[in-house]
Amino acid sequence: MSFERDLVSADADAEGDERLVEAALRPKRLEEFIGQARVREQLSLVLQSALRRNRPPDHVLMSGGPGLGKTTLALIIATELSAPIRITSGPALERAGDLAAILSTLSEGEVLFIDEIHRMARPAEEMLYLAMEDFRVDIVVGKGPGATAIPLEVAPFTLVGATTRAGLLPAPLRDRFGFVAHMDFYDAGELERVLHRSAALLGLELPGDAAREIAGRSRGTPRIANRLLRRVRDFAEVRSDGVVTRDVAAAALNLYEVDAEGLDRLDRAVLSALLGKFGGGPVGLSTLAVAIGEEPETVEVVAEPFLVRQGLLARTPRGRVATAAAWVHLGLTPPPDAFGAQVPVDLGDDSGPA
Ligand SMILES: Nc1ncnc2c1ncn2[C@@H]1O[C@H](COP(=O)(O)OP(=O)(O)OP(=O)(O)O)[C@@H](O)[C@H]1O
Repeated sequence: MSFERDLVSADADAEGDERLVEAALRPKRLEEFIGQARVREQLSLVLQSALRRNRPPDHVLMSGGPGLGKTTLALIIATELSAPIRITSGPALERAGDLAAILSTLSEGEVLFIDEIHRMARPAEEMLYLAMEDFRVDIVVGKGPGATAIPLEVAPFTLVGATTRAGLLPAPLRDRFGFVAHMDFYDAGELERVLHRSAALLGLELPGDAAREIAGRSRGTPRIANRLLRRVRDFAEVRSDGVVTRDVAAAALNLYEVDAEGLDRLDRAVLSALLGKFGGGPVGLSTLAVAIGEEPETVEVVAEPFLVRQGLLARTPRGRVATAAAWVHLGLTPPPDAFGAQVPVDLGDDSGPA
């Protein structure tokens, strides 16, 4: 703990290196990991039983939105197993050879973490099937009719895959994971605990009501909670002698355009375009993304899950639709036929009790 604090204050904080701070704030053991109670319990069983059998555990797939703790959990798995970890990502595995180079140098029991596993190229993916199942790969040498496959043994390892888009994973790959963890958004109480833990590591005093204010605007996501905490700390240092109060937290977050429900600039851009340019929808994802100058994947993965969860946007077969609550959120009057509006039922004049 004190090592972590030293690390945070002496190196990362002084340099203002956000990524270093983020890494230093990661919980290191499963028992420190806040929330996701079911995933934690299930994973703990998988790991304990593997340790008892002295065998690498089944391959683990984690799905869930950005910043919910997938990388953190992958690192924790390796720590709990006292195993080394190799980290790569789907986009880095363009050719089968990229993956073969990693697989052939794994040591027994090593954890291989592939982030964004849904973005791996097909040849690498096919090589991974065999490696996951039989701990071997076939290296193809030569081309055309003269090509030969040389089998290569791979040391038994545990693959930990992370994806924000589980639906894009081909079934043969998904089926080869022995344990699939679905990471959910965190509730306000869990985010408050994340914030208190991070504040302690940053040496920052954080009153309960200030933590509540920040948690309420963190979109159910620990990474965002930690980021907002750092912005509140900056604001407090410059404008209020380093003292964080609920009012200071609210003023800081207003300044950074994070509203009381946690919507940020991207969320509001999506809603404003939906209402202002498309009359509330329905509109297709790519059209909506073009209208705000973003990639469709950013809108779909970063903004939409939160907006849907807040009841501000609906995904319908005909496209994205703003709900009545979205109109209200942006200070507008929803049209009577807005999605989710309470349409009064016209019972006519003779509508007495039957
Ligand atoms: N359960 C948790 N308890 C405490 N802190 C957490 C927890 N989950 C995540 N965090 C914090 O949130 C930050 C982001 O987590 P992490 O990088 O693991 O998310 P991720 O799901 O891998 O995101 P991405 O998909 O964008 O890579 C970490 O720095 C960590 O400090």
